[in-house]
Amino acid sequence: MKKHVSRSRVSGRCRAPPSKSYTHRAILAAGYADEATVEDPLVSADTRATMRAVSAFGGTVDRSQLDSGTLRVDGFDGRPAVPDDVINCENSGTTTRLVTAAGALADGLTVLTGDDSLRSRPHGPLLDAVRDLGGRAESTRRNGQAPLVVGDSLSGGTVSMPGDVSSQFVTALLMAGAVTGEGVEISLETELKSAPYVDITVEVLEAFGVDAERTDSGFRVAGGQSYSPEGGSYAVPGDFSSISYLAAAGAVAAESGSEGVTIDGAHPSAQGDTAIVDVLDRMGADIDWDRAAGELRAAGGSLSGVEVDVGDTPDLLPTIAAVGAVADGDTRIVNCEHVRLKETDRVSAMAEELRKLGAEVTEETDTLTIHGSDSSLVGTDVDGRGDHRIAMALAVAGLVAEGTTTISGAEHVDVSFPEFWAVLDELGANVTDA
Ligand SMILES: O=C(O)C1=C[C@@H](OP(=O)(O)O)[C@@H](O)[C@H](O)C1
Ligand SMILES: C=C(OP(=O)(O)O)C(=O)O
Repeated sequence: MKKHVSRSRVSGRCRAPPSKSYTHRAILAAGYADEATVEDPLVSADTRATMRAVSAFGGTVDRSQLDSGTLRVDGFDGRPAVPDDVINCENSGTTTRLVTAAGALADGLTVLTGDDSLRSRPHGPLLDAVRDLGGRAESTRRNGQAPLVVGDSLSGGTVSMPGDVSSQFVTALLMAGAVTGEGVEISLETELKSAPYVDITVEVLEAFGVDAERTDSGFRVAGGQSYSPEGGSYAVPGDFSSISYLAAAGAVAAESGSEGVTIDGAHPSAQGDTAIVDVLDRMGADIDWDRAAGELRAAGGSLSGVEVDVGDTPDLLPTIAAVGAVADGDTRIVNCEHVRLKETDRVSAMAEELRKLGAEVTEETDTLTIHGSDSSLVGTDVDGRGDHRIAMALAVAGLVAEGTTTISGAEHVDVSFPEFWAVLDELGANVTDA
């Protein structure tokens, strides 16, 4: 599906969708529990994959009260059953990694697969770790990529692994490790990238009554723990990666004389992507975050380039690159090599697609520099690369580009922000089906 985005001005109030990262963890934690409800979950393609996995392991995910924002899960109580069928994780790396470790607990084998993008992403270090912890884990093509076969009762222990491929490997082992006999201690061989995502995990585990902690060399979770959220339910906060597109839209295209874009549901949490507030502020946007009210307002200013380290916040790269193309001077996005391991190589994707719109961009292995200027971008056909974040970031650029920008693969926003196009339209953007 293609969308046309024409140069437009935006203003008004909207609501952040619930966090994808918190929702995945809450649904799986509820699966590890006897029973739990998840309040205000994100219902999207990726989180549906995690729901399917919980069902495949013998849990029951009751969606009948989703209209009132409640997902009821009867869990598998720490003992995942051997699934009747292959688990299709579709486009979701988080599901694949977290379910790999869960499946390794079962007394039998679980097979995981996904779409073309997912089947090209790396899982090797997680498979090695599962084997070191007493389970079985194989890539059918022996290249560390899905399809994966895991199982044979992971028992726990101590493991050493790299931290610079995906933090989701740590999350997966902490969540599964809590219900093993021995617990899991992870020693990291390299610096941990995307570290705030493990903070999110530790926060969710704590809310489900599970203790996990940072150590000098990595993380540790004791075995023999049970998952049980206080009061029986867990509430998901708003998603700051999704908020980044709305705030960026306000920063680059706010109606002049208006308050800009106000986003509700922007409560503080462990999400590293709250860094978008600081980045836009440093670039010169008129931005104001009322943390207590959970309200973020973003309007335009005279934007200029800055340097941003995305080691902790890989999912912000497309948004920052799009705003950088509109700002004056260089925006240098550094420490971004791990951003190449997502749904697509997002460093190359943003370099190539922004160039189509007329931006000057320099791509290096670990750095993306957008040489912004006040000379305008010009709308043309761009490719969302089957990647939700690339499509949404290009829409932000499309608000400013002269004429019309036509974005292919627009349907992929369903992965994390199904209402994205409708919200943009409600804010006054000129968005139409192509
Ligand atoms: O754990 C999570 O919820 C996520 C961790 C990050 O991935 P990596 O840890 O692979 O960088 C992030 O990019 C992804 O969108 C969500
Ligand atoms: C990389 C992402 O998610 P995942 O790793 O779950 O596919 C993302 O949402 O940007």
